[in-house]
Amino acid sequence: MVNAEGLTKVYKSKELEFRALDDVNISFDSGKIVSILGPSGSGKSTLLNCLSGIDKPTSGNVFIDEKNITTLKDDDLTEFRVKNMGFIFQFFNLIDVLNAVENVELPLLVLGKDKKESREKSLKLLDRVGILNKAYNFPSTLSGGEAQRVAIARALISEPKIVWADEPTGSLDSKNSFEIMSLIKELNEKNGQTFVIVTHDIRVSNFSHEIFKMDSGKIVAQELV
Ligand SMILES: Nc1ncnc2c1ncn2[C@@H]1O[C@H](COP(=O)(O)OP(=O)(O)OP(=O)(O)O)[C@@H](O)[C@H]1O
Repeated sequence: MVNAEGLTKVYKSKELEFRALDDVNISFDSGKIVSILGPSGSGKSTLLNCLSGIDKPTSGNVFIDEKNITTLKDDDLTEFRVKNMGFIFQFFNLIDVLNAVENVELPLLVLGKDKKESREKSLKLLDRVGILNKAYNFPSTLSGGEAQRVAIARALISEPKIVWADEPTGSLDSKNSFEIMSLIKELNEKNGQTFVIVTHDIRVSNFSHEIFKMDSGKIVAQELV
């Protein structure tokens, strides 16, 4: 379960203060697909970054399975993230000089896992996300939909409990968006992983179990689908 209380994020520049998150309380169960919807600038990415420990809130606490991640030291937080979380971004964030399978296996190698086993596991996962035939392609030779499948495989390779996705379909056409969301739904159903997806695309939220709507740094509505 993810539970955040009183999350506030204030950006300060010179004399100006901007409240990107304003006393947000949010909670959702594990194993769900959760969408965070809202207009540009409403604080969606800031919320995702604070919930996932990428960013520190100005005040408030985030509990993941009852562990308060806001009070963890940087090294402990990094370790917690590597072991328990995967990330998917709008522009895929693949490493250009590594091919698809090398991108996918990288998190395992960072964790010191066996090279041969890591390669086998990565190839299996590329097969599962439907692009084993592109395993040795470099990112520049992949279509947007293919690159996002590689990024999803990379996010899932260390079997994280939670996958955070910031506009995962934001740079894809509607056919590829639908396919990527169908894949996320299938993976969620088979593995029981929690997916938290920031989007401003209402069609993406149709794949969710729960939708939170944001406006001006606050959660203004919550719907169970
Ligand atoms: N580092 C920063 N310094 C100052 N202001 C920031 C910073 N990061 C974000 N903001 C502001 O906080 C607000 C929320 O930003 P955020 O990126 O969370 O919105 P969003 O809902 O994800 O928007 P979008 O859909 O356009 O990505 C915006 O007004 C943004 O300008």
